[in-house]
Amino acid sequence: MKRHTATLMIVEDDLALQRQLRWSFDSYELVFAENRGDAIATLRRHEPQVVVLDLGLPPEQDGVEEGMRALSEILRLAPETKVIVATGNGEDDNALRAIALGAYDFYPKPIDTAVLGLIIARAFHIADLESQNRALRHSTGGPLEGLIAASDVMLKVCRLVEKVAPTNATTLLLGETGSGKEVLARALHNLSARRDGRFVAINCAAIPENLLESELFGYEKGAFTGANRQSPGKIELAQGGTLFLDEIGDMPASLQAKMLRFLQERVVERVGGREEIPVDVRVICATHRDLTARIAEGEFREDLFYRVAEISITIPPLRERDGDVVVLAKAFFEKAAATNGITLRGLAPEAIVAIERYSWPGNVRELEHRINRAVIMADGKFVTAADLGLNTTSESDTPLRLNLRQVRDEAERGALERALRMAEGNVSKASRLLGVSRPALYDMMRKHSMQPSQV
Ligand SMILES: Nc1ncnc2c1ncn2[C@@H]1O[C@H](COP(=O)(O)OP(=O)(O)OP(=O)(O)O)[C@@H](O)[C@H]1O
Repeated sequence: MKRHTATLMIVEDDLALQRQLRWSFDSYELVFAENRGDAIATLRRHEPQVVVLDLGLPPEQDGVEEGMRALSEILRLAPETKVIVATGNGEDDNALRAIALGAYDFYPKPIDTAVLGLIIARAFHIADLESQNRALRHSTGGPLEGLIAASDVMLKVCRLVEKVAPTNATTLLLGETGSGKEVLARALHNLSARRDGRFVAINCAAIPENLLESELFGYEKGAFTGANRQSPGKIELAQGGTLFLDEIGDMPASLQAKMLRFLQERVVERVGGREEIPVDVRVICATHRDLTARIAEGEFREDLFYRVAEISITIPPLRERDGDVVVLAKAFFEKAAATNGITLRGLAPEAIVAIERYSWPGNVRELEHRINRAVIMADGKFVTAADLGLNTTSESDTPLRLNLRQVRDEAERGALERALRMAEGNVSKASRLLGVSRPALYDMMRKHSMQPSQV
């Protein structure tokens, strides 16, 4: 879905500068205005997606109030417009005021058209994604609550989830690690009649084989050494609600038959017990494994597969969701900045390019973690590609170093240096920023031959 015209409005009273900009940005549909009244009339008539606004507008060329008023009016009339304000050099306060009013970005004069061109191109790109997102939302409905998505493929998944949620069908969610299987499982629960019941999750790969059975099915007093009291399992705890079996592909063979029986009969027998306890739960399973291959290897029962996959939903990896990564990155940035009380201007344009280029093997989880860490570690006003640990070259996802150890060491050293700089050499503060103990930080500093005062 492409916009037909990319209209750029330039609000500038200096006619020589207008001429220069007309020449530099002739690939856009250009419209000009010289003052606030003109700007509003032109905005109404041409509906530009992007505006470059000089804050020093007549009759107050030396002040910024008229420009600020124009900015507020533009955003009140067309809040989706991306306004880039041009400020005098060193007027950071005005720039920040403009951003607080809702400007997309600012640019210090004198204008360097190459750099301004990049900011404008990026603003059009974001405006485009947002308008595609709005259009898709309009035509196919928006993403589900608690879930951020803009891509066509993910919005289709959302529609499927809405259809399946009200049923009791055992549902299998397939997708790479970190792609959002649990988020979708919760959405299935929240959109079902069971929403007031419990959502009980258990990760079959994280619990040792000998404990998994009693975790799932519960046990009677005296069933094994240490079983001092009777205890219901996760399946029983989900009574009336939803049971989420994560990593079902890793369920040990010894338990698969018992699980199959539960899915067929809907009763559980606690370990060491005889009683059959009826349980009314909706079962949702997830795995990042190829279950057909596991069946072929004899690691997963075929009859269990058909039971758990009454309906299966495949979640595409992040790299195949056109447009999702930027929308997710911006949302995670806002959340991380708000949670940590950190004031940053945003993601730098080169960071957004690097985010789009990277292949995200860890999917949404990796993106969220990198953004959280970068927001805390950023030194400048913007989060850069380097803060995110991403390269700006196209080989961004291939480590160019000797081996993984070297890559890790360099990343660790960089993080230590930044944290110590932020903490002005105070080791306790730096250790808190890094989420490690003071002795652990001293160990790492010794390993890298670093002194707090060096950074
Ligand atoms: N579409 C999304 N919108 C917002 N947050 C998301 C989205 N998808 C995933 N997340 C977030 O990413 C992280 C990983 O998601 P989730 O745990 O659902 O992935 P998963 O596929 O179940 O991972 P695993 O295979 O490792 O169990 C979570 O913090 C989740 O909140």
